[in-house]
Amino acid sequence: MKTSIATVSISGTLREKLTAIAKAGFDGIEIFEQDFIADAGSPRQIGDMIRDQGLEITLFQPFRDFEGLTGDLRRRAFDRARHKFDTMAELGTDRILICSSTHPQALGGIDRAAEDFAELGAIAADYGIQVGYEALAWGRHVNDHRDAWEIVRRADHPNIGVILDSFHTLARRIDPNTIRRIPSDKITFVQLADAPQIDMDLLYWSRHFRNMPGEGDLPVTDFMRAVAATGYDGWISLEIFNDQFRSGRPLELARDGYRSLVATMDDVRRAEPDIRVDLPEMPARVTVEGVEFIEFATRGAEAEALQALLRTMGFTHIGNHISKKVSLWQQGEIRVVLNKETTGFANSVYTTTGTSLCDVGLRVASAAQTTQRAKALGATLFHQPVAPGELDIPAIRSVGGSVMHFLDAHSGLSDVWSVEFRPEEGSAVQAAGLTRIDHLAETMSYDEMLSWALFYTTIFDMQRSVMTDVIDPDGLVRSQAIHGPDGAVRITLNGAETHRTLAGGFLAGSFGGAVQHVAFASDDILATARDMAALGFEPLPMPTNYYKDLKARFALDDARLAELQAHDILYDEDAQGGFLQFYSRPFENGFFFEVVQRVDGYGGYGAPNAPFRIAAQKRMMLPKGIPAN
Ligand SMILES: O=C(O)c1ccc(O)c(O)c1
Ligand SMILES: [Mg+2]
Repeated sequence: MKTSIATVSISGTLREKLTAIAKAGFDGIEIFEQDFIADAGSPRQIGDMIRDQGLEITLFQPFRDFEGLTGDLRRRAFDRARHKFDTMAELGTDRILICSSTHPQALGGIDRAAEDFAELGAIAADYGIQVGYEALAWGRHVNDHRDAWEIVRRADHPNIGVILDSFHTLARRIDPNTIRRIPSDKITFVQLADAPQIDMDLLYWSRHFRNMPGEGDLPVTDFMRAVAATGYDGWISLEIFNDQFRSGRPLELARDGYRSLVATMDDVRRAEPDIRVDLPEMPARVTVEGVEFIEFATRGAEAEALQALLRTMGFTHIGNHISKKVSLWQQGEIRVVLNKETTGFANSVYTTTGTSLCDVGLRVASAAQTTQRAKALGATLFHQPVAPGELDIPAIRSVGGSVMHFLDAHSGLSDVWSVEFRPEEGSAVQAAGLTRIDHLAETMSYDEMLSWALFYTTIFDMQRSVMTDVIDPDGLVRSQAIHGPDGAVRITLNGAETHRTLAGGFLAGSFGGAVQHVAFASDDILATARDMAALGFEPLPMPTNYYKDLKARFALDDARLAELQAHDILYDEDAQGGFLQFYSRPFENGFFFEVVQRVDGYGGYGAPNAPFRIAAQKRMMLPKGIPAN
């Protein structure tokens, strides 16, 4: 697989882009004309700089408004082309993209355009240049790859081919399978981009909202399957115009791009087993069977407070690590590990961010295959020295820098609890009916949400569901839920745009994003709430106004409402069923726990309740920092 990315796709100066692109593993770059004109170096110096990074210039683009002109305009278009060909010779590239004309005086006519390209082909041949013609979705006369291909077919020149760009085809809902009839030697170049499904002017959508394959809603894999079916084995290049990416971090963006390309081509190979894809073998997306543990880095008074809270939620301290200051708390299937070590990863998390969730253990069929796939997709493996008597549990760095461990039964890793822990005697607490982890809620900067979602959906068998807006009194937080099959694992990604939101405040103290809350499931939330109250748990208080509104919104009788209100339980319904949830009071840094009960397959997370929950949390947090007025 020959991987390329257009310089427009990421932020920075041309030099910064090149370094990031090379480091992320790409083989080549498309040079966008503006990037090159803005640079102080001569075309030859720029070409050398690119090659010094080990990159090839795969394409020079865009050349606009070429075809369909007459008279002087036509002559000038050919002069411009010769001028670009000269520049390309200096840069050291032999492939150019001509996008379909948007010129007000372009006449249209398949044969006229074909004649223009036949004539240009003869000039390009003298320079040894391949010209690719791309149908812009908003081209004046040509806006469909089938018409671009027909023009190329009639031009019938070896130096003229067609360029396929997934955005232009898929945004117009053109069946990508029509690509299968194009001969591969007539495909000059292939560009990939995804985009979220939004109803919008095509040009505006394309120039501002494209994203990496797999980050949006377009069937990019179907497009690429059709391209691969032609036998095309040339460059596959990302061309992503995106406002956020223009200001993002170049290396992270380039790495996301590489991850998205590899995952897409792996999907193509699995969907089209008869097509050879030149990509090392890797295991398929990994099904997460559940959350095996969550681990907090904590210490001192904060650890005491966390332990006290866990006790009031019905957790029992059941074990201690054989050699480390690490304790194990359990209820139902939920394991909470408290790490008070003063060396190692948990220590470094604690010293930078205070008590926080530093590690998540996921239960998978094969831990080794999980890290193998993650590595093939550019994830960083995580290692810590293993002391005698300890298991070497495979782990990777998650996007925000936290650690994710993988445990399986078949290689004995899930025996870690009996191997590495000694039972803690006589500390049993009455359990409160918490059974498992319903979801983990991670907070990150809004600009990084796509990156986090791509990480999860490419390594694991997980899908994005709808994006919801969470209204914080001080700003909007975007929430993207992702889940595995049967909801065995659910994660919500909450993208904060300002530090004044509850999520933003947490983010400011967490350096790069982390789990802000953990939701535990109960099969009977009222019984759980009563048991926890008896243990001394103090829920997040909800105002009476909330319950008055609930009465108006749902068919809940007074007795039921009174029960909910007595325990500060919030309520929601979707087309499937109902949802009940209550919250702990937030820690000083904004971390909290939630307890939920899903009834009859409710699929959401109680988003309509979020504004009231957040306002209540902010009321609790006020005395700590900001004065009330
Ligand atoms: O938005 C544009 O003008 C533009 C230019 C070149 C391309 O390859 C493309 O897909 C879009
Ligand atoms: Mg394009």
